[in-house]
Amino acid sequence: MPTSSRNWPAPAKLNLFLHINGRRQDGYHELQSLFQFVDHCDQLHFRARRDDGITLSPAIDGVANDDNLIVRAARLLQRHCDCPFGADIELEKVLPMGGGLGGGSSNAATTLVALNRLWQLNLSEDELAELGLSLGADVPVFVRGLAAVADGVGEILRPVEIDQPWYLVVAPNVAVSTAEIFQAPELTRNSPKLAQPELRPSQWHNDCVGAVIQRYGQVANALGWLIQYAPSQMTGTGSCIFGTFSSQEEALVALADLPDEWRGFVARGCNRSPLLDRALQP
Ligand SMILES: C[C@@](CO)(OP(=O)(O)O)[C@H](O)COP(=O)(O)OP(=O)(O)OC[C@H]1O[C@@H](n2ccc(N)nc2=O)[C@H](O)[C@@H]1O
Ligand SMILES: Nc1ncnc2c1ncn2[C@@H]1O[C@H](COP(=O)(O)OP(=O)(O)O)[C@@H](O)[C@H]1O
Repeated sequence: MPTSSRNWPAPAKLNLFLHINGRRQDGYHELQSLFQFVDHCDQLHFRARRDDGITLSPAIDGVANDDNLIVRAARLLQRHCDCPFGADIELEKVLPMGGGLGGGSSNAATTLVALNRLWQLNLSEDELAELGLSLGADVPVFVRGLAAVADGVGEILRPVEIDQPWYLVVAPNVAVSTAEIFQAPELTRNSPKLAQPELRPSQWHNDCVGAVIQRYGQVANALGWLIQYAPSQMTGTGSCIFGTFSSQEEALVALADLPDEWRGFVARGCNRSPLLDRALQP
């Protein structure tokens, strides 16, 4: 067994649209969404252990390692496969957390894919995606690594080829509670299911944005600022927003003006996740 495997990317995702189509018996919402990756990534490094210990360093401030989706993904895979090995995992975190960029879900997916390789478990992509779903609705799309229209609660995925523009992603200094937004009484919950929505950018919208900007003034302010530079939308249930640009230069010009109170980065949209390219290497 190889002892280590380094430089596994865990990219962010954007929800180019998020339409709420209904509410299920279990309280969860039926969604339609378009996921695309960006080439802005956390990095993970793995070293195999001969005992079954799982360590993660550095820990994320405010998240106990036992709750960290990386450790939870590693333990889940270990249990599922009766794997006797463990891993020391190193995390270089650059993605803003709790902002709808899916960093935690992406970290979990990268952990499943990398440890499946390092521990030589030979699980299929379908098995990894199914395991991932038990960790979070957004984990399967990161495991599969292709831009996709999602249905259901995000688990039914249909890969699509769409434009790969440049984005300026802005993280307002606030964390939005996904549960709180889905409970908002005024939420639109009856957007129609669209056939081939990837072909109809004029109909892309985010049904959560109204409830978020009403409750989180920072998101409203950030959107008001970004929209001066480019068509802009919120990802997931926020708080991050993104402007869509046809060139990197234009996106960087806007980034240079970003007010100090917010963080931001410029990244390229990718229909193929950087994780898939890494998985082709040894
Ligand atoms: C809606 C998305 C789109 O990407 O939002 P972001 O988290 O990315 O912002 C995700 O699918 C979110 O997935 P995830 O973040 O895993 O959500 P969970 O932890 O499973 O759900 C948090 C809470 O949101 C509500 N929830 C979530 C997903 C859904 N389809 N319907 C819901 O009603 C539920 O009340 C749930 O208890
Ligand atoms: N490895 C991880 N990276 C980021 N967040 C994590 C991780 N493990 C657990 N979490 C928890 O998951 C929450 C959601 O994180 P994240 O996936 O980055 O945002 P979102 O779901 O809004 O896109 C964080 O606020 C944090 O408490």
